[in-house]
Amino acid sequence: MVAPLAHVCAAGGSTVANAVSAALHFFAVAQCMMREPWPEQPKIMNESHFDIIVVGGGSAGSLIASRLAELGDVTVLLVEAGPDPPSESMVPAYKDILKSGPYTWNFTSSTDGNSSKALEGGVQHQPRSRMLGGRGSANEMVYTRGFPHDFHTWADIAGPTWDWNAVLPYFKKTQRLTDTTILKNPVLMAYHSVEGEMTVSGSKQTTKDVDTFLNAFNELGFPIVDDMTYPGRFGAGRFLHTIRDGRRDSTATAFISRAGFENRGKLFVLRNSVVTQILIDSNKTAYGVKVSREDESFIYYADFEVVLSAGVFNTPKLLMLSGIGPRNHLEEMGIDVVHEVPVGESLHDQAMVLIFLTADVDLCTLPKAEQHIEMIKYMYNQSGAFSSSDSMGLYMSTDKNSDVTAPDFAIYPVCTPKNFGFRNGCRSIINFQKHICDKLGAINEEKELLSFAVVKLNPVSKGNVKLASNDPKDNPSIYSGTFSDPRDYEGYPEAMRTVYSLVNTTVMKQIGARVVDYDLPDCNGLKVEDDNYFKCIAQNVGTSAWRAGGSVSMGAVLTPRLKVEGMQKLRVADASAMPATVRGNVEAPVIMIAERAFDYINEDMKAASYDFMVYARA
Ligand SMILES: Cc1cc2nc3c(=O)[nH]c(=O)nc-3n(C[C@H](O)[C@H](O)[C@H](O)COP(=O)(O)OP(=O)(O)OC[C@H]3O[C@@H](n4cnc5c(N)ncnc54)[C@H](O)[C@@H]3O)c2cc1C
Repeated sequence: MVAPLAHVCAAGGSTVANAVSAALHFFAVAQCMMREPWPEQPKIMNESHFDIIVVGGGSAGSLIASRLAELGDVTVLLVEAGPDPPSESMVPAYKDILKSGPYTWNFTSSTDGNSSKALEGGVQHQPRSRMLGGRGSANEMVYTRGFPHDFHTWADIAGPTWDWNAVLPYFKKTQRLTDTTILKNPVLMAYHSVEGEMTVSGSKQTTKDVDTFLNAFNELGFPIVDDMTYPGRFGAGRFLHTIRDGRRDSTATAFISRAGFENRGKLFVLRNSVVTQILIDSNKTAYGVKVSREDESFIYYADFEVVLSAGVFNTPKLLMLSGIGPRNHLEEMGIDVVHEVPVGESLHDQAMVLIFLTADVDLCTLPKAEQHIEMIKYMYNQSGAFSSSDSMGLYMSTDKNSDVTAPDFAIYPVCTPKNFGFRNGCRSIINFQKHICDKLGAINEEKELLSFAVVKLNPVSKGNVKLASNDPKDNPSIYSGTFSDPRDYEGYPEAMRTVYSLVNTTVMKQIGARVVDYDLPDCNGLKVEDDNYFKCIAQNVGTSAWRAGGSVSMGAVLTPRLKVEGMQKLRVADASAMPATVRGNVEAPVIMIAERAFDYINEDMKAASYDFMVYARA
């Protein structure tokens, strides 16, 4: 795999003579190897017609547009606001670096002053990607689906087509599993597939930190499981990841670059182009989009329908900018009301509460000193520590009923090597107040930091997404709703106590692990480890676990076939459509929604005996 790409890229540097420039050449070639064969930026004339326009080339949009193009007859325009992903997004070990900066929308969300008080201004950071592949080009690649229980709830809200047995084939459709342990186990394999386009791989090697965490959880009585997606048993284990041959896999790599454009003659992938409005006629029928590119404005027509896949915050924003949303709010923003529906009103997210431990003995797999050599290994043949992710977690239940079939909490440990510059990420990603980052940063200069994110998987709090103004350039105003329903504190004391108990396990005692005290004024008077103490910590440091969904949800705004209720030729397929949270990460459920959306569009085209436009590529 390496040789042909290296060959293609080497052309510019073959006269290199001395050792230094040979080394530079090596890195240039390696850098080139990481490049994906993204399609050319198409030149599309103003007022061009397409059968279908998909807005947003993220986890959902890239898949939908590509599947439609596979049909052969459909002319599809995929409009993405951002550029192609940078090479570094392909490197699994760099999963954390694109949480801020030019490839993100830099969304922030507010709270009601009740929670997240240890964050600067109470503001939560909500990094969402602005590039082909969307957040799938920069997320942590953890592959989970949620539990059957979650989809029973979806079915209660959106109908039986969203129940577990009905959605499982759609999860499997995209998946190409390569994990050897699961492949050998027929019980686990009943839930997996090896035939899809996106690679889902297991952890390649055991690592000191993950082994230690697994042993510690096991000592506390939690079982170790081989497959964290298996709905029949939960406990502690390594996650599956969307990694293929040492590189990130995403719907953009699997469906746009790797699919090859010889089979995608009628798919046009337009980047660096922002949709600013959906065009709607007097019969409430969508017929195209307005696009802004390099300060010019374009209109493109969709003869069959417009599909919105702009993500959980931008999809509701675009609907509202186009006059679809809550009447009072639209009027307040000076926008003519086209259709009144509760867009933006049922946002759900999960809260994470971080607990930090430090230790006397180093545990992290990749100490800073070894990183350079690992980087060279990676650039040479995409092997070594940079080529995989060893993230793991614990699913647990705080419900003591013996018939519990799904977890209600997760704990995600991460090891930060000594002197890793924790202070910067603490400010730019988590947005903790300066004094907290100074304290944690000072510890990290001397020692490793072991962080444990404690996440309630089935919260009931709701937030909302509104417009900040009627200017498409402004980010939406996001209220996360963290702990707005006090029932969401339930279970936190027990789950947090589990992390505190880790320091008493044999393996953690051996490294001298201890909890770092946040020293929060609100909690200092409370008895450490009492329920109220833990709730106080959760209230102060709780922030988004980056699992938002439901801002344009089925049941509230969308039909079970993902169409905007009361509108024609307008569909939504992305995280916004999720009617309730799932117990785990959300990209696989979003991709499942996208697979379903494709089927619905295809069925609707057939039912309408739709005459495809005849498009001749110039
Ligand atoms: C920090 C972080 C880590 C995560 N880690 C994981 C993980 O490990 N595993 C997991 O399963 N999930 C993870 N997630 C969640 C998951 O990646 C997202 O939920 C999922 O990618 C959302 O897919 P989407 O299609 O709804 O939106 P996105 O992938 O965000 O795609 C939306 C796309 O639309 C584009 N767009 C927006 N507005 C416009 C417009 N007006 N015009 C044109 N284009 C537009 C955007 O640029 C973007 O490319 C993580 C999320 C975050 C924030």
